Amino acid sequence: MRSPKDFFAPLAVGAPAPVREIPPLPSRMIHFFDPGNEKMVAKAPDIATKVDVLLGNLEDAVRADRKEAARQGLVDVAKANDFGQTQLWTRVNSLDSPWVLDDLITLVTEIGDKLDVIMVPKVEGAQDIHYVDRLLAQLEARAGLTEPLLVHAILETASGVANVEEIAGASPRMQGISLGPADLAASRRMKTTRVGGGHPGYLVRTDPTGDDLTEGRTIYQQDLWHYTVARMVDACAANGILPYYGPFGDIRDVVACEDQFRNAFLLGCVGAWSLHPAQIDIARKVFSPEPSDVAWARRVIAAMGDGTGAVMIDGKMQDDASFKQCGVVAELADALAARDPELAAAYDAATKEALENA
Ligand SMILES: CC(C)(COP(=O)(O)OP(=O)(O)OC[C@H]1O[C@@H](n2cnc3c(N)ncnc32)[C@H](O)[C@@H]1OP(=O)(O)O)[C@@H](O)C(=O)NCCC(=O)NCCSC(=O)C[C@H](O)C(=O)O
Ligand SMILES: [Mg+2]
Repeated sequence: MRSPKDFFAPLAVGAPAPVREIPPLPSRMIHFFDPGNEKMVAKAPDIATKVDVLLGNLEDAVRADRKEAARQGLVDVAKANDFGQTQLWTRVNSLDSPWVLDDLITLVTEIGDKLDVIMVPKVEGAQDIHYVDRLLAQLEARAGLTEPLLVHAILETASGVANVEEIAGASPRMQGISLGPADLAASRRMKTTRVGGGHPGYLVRTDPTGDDLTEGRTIYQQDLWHYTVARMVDACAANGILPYYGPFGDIRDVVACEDQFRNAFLLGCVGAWSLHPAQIDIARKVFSPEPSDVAWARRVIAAMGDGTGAVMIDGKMQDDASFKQCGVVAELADALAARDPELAAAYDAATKEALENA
């Protein structure tokens, strides 16, 4: 464990100073593409105009015999394009794999100035982040980078969940954490075979009303991921980093995907992964607050003045705590509006209407 006094010191001579705050950039959808797949690469510049984060995936879903092609493909994509405000991330191979060392060396050396965040899969504890932290510092120093790369961990092992708080606080580079439900299910020996989402067998049933145990008993499907997402959100919030839901593998089921994303949004997540172009708009819709909620938040903030005391608005009590909640929604809306003029107009129109009708 490093001394708290050294926490923000560079880990290699010549490496850039670590950031002190994680920039709250919009990251509603982290769009995965395989940089070794020609069709996906051809679509990347257009997709980059529609997403907050474009992620070149080198890990699972890339065949073992295509790992080098994917790595080189990402280098080529990054060098050939300027994605403007859209962040470019990568997911490297796992730390026990034969590819990760070359992934990190190649990417930092060749395109370290173009990459924003490196997603590290199957993180088990702080030791994994410490390894990547030092190696990145050495590589940044050698490449002459002036901005530090940030690190995003995937929570997808039982050990990772047990150690999520120490992972979240392991380095100033920690940008965020995503839930990886498929690997996590395997690691926990859960008896599911899906990539995220629910399961009809995971349910609660109302009590019987009479002697017949089968009649009139409503069942409610439960969320398999509630505990893990909630724990991840707390670990992230406590350490000033950002939580994300991960993948939803049933691409056709846009309805359940939206539900899963919304559960995560309401619990505190800022985004989710899009695996297919069809999921981009779902994430945009879900992770952008509704104009009516933004209007309400702005109305409460306006009515509460310095944010202390209590007022009544439309029959609902507002005080310091609801003022803070409204601040969360209003701040997110402002950040998204700065990137998305359509959303900015919708938020302003709803606010105007709400204030006029107040
Ligand atoms: C899931 C897919 C394999 C589906 O691909 P495909 O069968 O080609 O779908 P479509 O025919 O509907 O595709 C239509 C066109 O769109 C292009 N396409 C598809 N996906 C993408 C994409 N992500 N980005 C850009 N373009 C995309 C197709 O090429 C088609 O093009 P065209 O023929 O020219 O019209 C595929 O979507 C896919 O591979 N997605 C990414 C999968 C992935 O990254 N998986 C890893 C993340 S999830 C994970 O790792 C689990 C997690 O770690 C955990 O443990 O939980
Ligand atoms: Mg995984």
